[in-house]
Amino acid sequence: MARILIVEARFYAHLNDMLIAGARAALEADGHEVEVLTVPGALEIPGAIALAAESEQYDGFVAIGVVIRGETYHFEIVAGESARAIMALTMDGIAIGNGILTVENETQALVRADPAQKDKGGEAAKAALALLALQERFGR
Ligand SMILES: Nc1c(NC[C@H](O)[C@H](O)[C@H](O)CO)[nH]c(=O)[nH]c1=O
Ligand SMILES: CC(=O)[C@@H](O)COP(=O)(O)O
Repeated sequence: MARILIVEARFYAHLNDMLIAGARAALEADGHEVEVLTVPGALEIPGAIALAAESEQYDGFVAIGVVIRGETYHFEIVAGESARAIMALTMDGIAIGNGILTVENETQALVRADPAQKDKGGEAAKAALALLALQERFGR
């Protein structure tokens, strides 16, 4: 049993609820313990994961959020920098599944968030578990 922290950026609550439901279902089906931590936006997710990882209370993390393109360059910053920082933490050996959607519109987000359709929350949870299994295999 692993202790998994879902870190969610609650920017679009209805979409997050679907992503979290998918992630939670995948983790609990495998017998893992799940907690949820909420931050304001996707840019806050990597910092929150870094702090939580330092506490050594969790074995792995699932990043959940939705970034929908607006009118300005802000989309590129939020989508790109959150992914870049999550990847940096992953390369430091932290098991993270990235379930932050980066989409053009809400229709695209709905299909990907829905556990009965693309289930990107569940997919991210399984990615975190896959990295944890690799840590065990390679002795980290
Ligand atoms: N536009 C979106 C944001 N923007 C907010 C940033 O993530 C951040 O909270 C702010 O810049 C303060 O540091 N966040 C999302 O998760 N989704 C968006 O579409
Ligand atoms: C992430 C975004 O692009 C968006 O939420 C911000 O919108 P805008 O570029 O229209 O300010």
